[in-house]
Amino acid sequence: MNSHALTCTGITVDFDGFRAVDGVDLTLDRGEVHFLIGPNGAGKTTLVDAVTGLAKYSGSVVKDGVELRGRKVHHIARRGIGRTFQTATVFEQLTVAQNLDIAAGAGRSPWSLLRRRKALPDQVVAVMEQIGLAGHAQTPAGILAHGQKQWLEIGMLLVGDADVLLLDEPIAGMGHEERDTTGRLLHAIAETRAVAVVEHDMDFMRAFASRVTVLHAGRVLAAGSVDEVANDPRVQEVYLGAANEQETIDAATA
Ligand SMILES: Nc1ncnc2c1ncn2[C@@H]1O[C@H](COP(=O)(O)OP(=O)(O)OP(=O)(O)O)[C@@H](O)[C@H]1O
Repeated sequence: MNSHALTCTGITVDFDGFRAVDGVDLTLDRGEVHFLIGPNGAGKTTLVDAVTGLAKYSGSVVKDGVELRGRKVHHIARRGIGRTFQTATVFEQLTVAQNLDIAAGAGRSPWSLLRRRKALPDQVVAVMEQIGLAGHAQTPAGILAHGQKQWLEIGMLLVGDADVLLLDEPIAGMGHEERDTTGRLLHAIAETRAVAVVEHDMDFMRAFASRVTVLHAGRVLAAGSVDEVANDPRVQEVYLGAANEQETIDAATA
C-alpha cells in the first residue's frame, strides 16, 4: 500500500526536442515541508507544471491511488493538488473574506454563490485565523502587503481542501519577519498535508526544510535532509560552479 501523498515516477517533459525534465522521481508525504531547489533552468517549475496539468509529460503522477497523467487542470485541482505562482493571483477588488469564500465554494452552484450569506463558513474563519488575516476580513485583497497576499493565496488552497500544496517561491519579496511567519505557517499546514516549495533562498531552505530534492539539468541530483544535500559534493559543485560563473561574469562586466 502506497502511503505517500503524491508519487511522481519518471516524469519527463520535452519542449520541441529540449528535455526540460528528465525522468524525475519524487514523492511527497504529509507531515513534511519538501523543498525543491536547483539552479536557474533546472526544471523545478516545469516539474510543478507537469504535476498540475499545465505541461505535457510522460511518466506517472499518482495521488490516492489515481493516475493523474492526461487529466485536465481543474480535475487535478479537484483531486486536492493546489498550487501558487510567483505572482499572487488573488481577486484584488474583493475582500479577504470574499476571496476565501469563493475559493471555498469552488464546488458550489452559481446560485448558492450568488445568494447573500449571513455568516462566513467556519472553515473560512478558521483559515483566516491560520494565515494571520483574521483582522483583515473586510480588507480588499488589492491593498494587502505583498506577504499577506501570498498568505491569502495559500489560504485559498486550504479552503479549497487541497492536501498537496505546491508553492512557487512563496517568500520572494518578503522581509525577514514575513519569511519566518511563512515558514512557521508552512509547517503548521504540513501537519496534515504535504507541502512542496520551489525555492532559491538557501537560508529559508535551511531553516524550514524537512526534506530537500535538488534538481539539475532536469534530473534529480540529490535528495535527503538539509545536511545530506548540503554536504553532497555534487550539489556543492553545481552551486559553487554557478557562483563562480556569476563571479566571472561580474568580473568581466565590471
Ligand atoms: N514553454 C517552454 N518552452 C520551451 N522551453 C521551456 C519552456 N518552459 C521552460 N523551458 C525551459 O526548460 C528549462 C527548465 O525551466 P524551468 O522554468 O522549469 O526551470 P526552473 O528550475 O524553474 O528555473 P528558475 O529557478 O529560473 O525558475 C529551462 O531551460 C527553460 O528555458
